[in-house]
Amino acid sequence: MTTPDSVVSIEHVDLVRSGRYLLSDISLRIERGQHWVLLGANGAGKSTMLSMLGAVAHPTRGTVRVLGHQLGRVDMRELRAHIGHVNPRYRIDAPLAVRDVVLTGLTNTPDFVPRWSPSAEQIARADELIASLGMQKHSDALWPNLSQGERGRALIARALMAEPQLLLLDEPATGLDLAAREQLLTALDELRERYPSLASILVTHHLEEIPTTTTHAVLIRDGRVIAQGDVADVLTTATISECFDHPIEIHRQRGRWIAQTRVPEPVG
Ligand SMILES: Nc1ncnc2c1ncn2[C@@H]1O[C@H](COP(=O)(O)OP(=O)(O)OP(=O)(O)O)[C@@H](O)[C@H]1O
Repeated sequence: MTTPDSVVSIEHVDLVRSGRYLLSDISLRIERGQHWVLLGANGAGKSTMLSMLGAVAHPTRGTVRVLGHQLGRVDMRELRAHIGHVNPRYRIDAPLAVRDVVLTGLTNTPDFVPRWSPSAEQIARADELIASLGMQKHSDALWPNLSQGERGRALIARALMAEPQLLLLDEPATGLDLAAREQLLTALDELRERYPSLASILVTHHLEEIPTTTTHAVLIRDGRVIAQGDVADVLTTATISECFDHPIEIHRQRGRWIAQTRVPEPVG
């Protein structure tokens, strides 16, 4: 597969299902080394957008190019092998050890494929990824015994096993306690430094869950982009209030974001 300059290029895309516009006139370009956050209220179209970027859904109109390949003209299964998709709701029922779960990222299956066994090099890479996500203590732990935060980090290592150029993170901090969320965000920041050409898109509703290494943001409301670009320009009190249709005041502290309801100034 060629390495194009743009990891994602979307031009004037509509996505219509059951006669309804889930995405309208979306244009977006993501380059290597960029880390985007995709923000929007419930039902805004975030998962729909992610399924298009993950080569799961086709647009109804317009063009989507992912890793240089136009959706509709490429084997979607083959393309998906080059995209790391982290969904904390992904089910793994087999009682595999963490290292084995990470290794299943090579086959993108919820269990070991019969008659397949990883090479010594692949096992070493799994261990390196596990360590880079701060999970080395848990390499031999069984999946059912892991906490949700540990599973989240292991799933990121699993997604990276196939050396993707694009990493999609679908609400990776959902359900994590404060310490687990902070560990996850630190692990993501470290990962991005370690793999400088990786591009990523993280979906969230919560500004507190945006890693400090985020470079760009795109805000969607009712399937339309209302703002996109450099994260510092896009995340403002005005744009976030519009995006969530609620008066929200935001602040940035040491690279992280805080959001709260904007209290009107007392009159007089
Ligand atoms: N196949 C479909 N046919 C019709 N409507 C759909 C279909 N799939 C999703 N929708 C609707 O499209 C809208 C966008 O859904 P999507 O899951 O992308 O939103 P979201 O921003 O990810 O929301 P959330 O934050 O709640 O997960 C929702 O109103 C949803 O009900």
